[in-house]
Amino acid sequence: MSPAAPTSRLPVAVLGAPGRMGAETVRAVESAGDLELVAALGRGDDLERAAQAAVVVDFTRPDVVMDHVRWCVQRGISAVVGTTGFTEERLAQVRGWLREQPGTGVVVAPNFSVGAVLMMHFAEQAARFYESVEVVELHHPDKVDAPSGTAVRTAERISAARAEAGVAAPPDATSQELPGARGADVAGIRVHGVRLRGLVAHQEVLFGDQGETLTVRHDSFDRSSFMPGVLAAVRQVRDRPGLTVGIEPFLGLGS
Ligand SMILES: NC(=O)C1=CN([C@@H]2O[C@H](COP(=O)(O)OP(=O)(O)OC[C@H]3O[C@@H](n4cnc5c(N)ncnc54)[C@H](OP(=O)(O)O)[C@@H]3O)[C@@H](O)[C@H]2O)C=CC1
Ligand SMILES: O=C(O)C1=N[C@H](C(=O)O)C[C@H](O)C1
Repeated sequence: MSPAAPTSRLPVAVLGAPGRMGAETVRAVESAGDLELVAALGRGDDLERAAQAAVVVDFTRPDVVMDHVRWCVQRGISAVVGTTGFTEERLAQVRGWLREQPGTGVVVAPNFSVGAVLMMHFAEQAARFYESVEVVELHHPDKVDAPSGTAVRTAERISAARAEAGVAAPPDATSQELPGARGADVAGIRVHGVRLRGLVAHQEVLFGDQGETLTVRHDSFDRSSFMPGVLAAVRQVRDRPGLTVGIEPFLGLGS
């Protein structure tokens, strides 16, 4: 009997490897039999060390992530990006780079946890049925950005669903306000941020109407909750050339 042909593992590099999410991703890649960690880079490390990767995972910071994505796309390396700070303008810029490299894929996901994806999905479904809605995101106090990327995306999706259904802006009689007391306005939806030691990543979407409320809540108690989504994106990003926003397609939710 001839020996089985050796199966090649997918070479993966992690940017932001010393960080909270980077370290969790390094562990997950090292534990996956079909993946090979070829570089684990932090601030100041030479990006060229990631050049042998087929897929780069980025969990760094909003101020450096665009340079990393451009570096990957220019080399035809696919990227899975969890770092926050992706505005519509940034996404358009990534699409522009990808037009020059048609075989390359980039996944930008504000949240890789399955529960968080479902929370956003359920909130979007509920959006048109309620007069009032507000988003409360709660995170560990070492987080540098507010509101969270997940909260921004949730508010944008709720806003779009309400606009499509012709629902008016949520009522709010506030005429005297200490700045910040009513949170941030994201696409017409109020978003509130809590930073508390002991928390990881949590979000509530509060809906209200005559005589009733509905709360859709998700809790990540541990960063391992993000890893199944990260690994699914790593394995599939090269099969989806162009830009994919969110991991919904990998879960059979949306295109
Ligand atoms: N999509 C998702 O599911 C999730 C997304 N996130 C997002 O991921 C990002 C990272 O979060 P988190 O891990 O908690 O943050 P950390 O601050 O723990 O990690 C970021 C790491 O990136 C490093 N870094 C900074 N600049 C560079 C660079 N140019 N090249 C390589 N590494 C660099 C930092 O180094 P230094 O400390 O020296 O600055 C740090 O080690 C945030 O934007 C966060 O919101 C977080 C959780 C889940
Ligand atoms: O910084 C974090 O921790 C997280 N960041 C992402 C976000 O901003 O939405 C995802 C999750 O909330 C954890």
